[in-house]
Amino acid sequence: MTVHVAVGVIVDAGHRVLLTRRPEHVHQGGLWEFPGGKVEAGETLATALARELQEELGITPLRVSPLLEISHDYGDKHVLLDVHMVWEFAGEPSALEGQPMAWVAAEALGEYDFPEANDPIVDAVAVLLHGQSARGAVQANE
Ligand SMILES: Nc1nc2c([nH]c(=O)n2[C@H]2C[C@H](O)[C@@H](COP(=O)(O)OP(=O)(O)OP(=O)(O)O)O2)c(=O)[nH]1
Ligand SMILES: [Mg+2]
Repeated sequence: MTVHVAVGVIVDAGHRVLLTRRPEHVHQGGLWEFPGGKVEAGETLATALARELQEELGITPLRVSPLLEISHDYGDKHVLLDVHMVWEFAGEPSALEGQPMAWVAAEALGEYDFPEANDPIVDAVAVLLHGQSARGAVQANE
């Protein structure tokens, strides 16, 4: 069974992105993530994203654009991550579920530990906001 997940890459005016850390005891626990959660029955992706960002951070997404979709099999669980950039939002994000939270510059994303499925997100965000991969630049002469 596939778990459909709405994921938001929240960007501030300084082009930093918002990360939260998953609790230790849950799937992929202890790792950093982009806020979001499961799409519930009958919800659209946009509704699910807005609900999750409200529940986890107390913000309302205002300007959203699709980034990518990732299908990933963890062995114990198959996820479909539907990832959207959130360029504008109403409210001030705060960690409503007590989770650690950090605003991180695009070029520093490589220093954080994410679930395996997130590698393409981290790369795409770094290229979009910073113009190069967060996981190391490739030498042109290699
Ligand atoms: N939100 C989020 N989930 C991710 C990311 N990367 C990744 O592999 N996942 C996986 C972990 C989980 O298996 C799934 C998200 O499910 P979840 O259990 O956190 O969903 P939820 O927020 O609705 O939580 P809950 O109400 O069920 O407790 O997606 C990511 O960057 N952000
Ligand atoms: Mg969640």
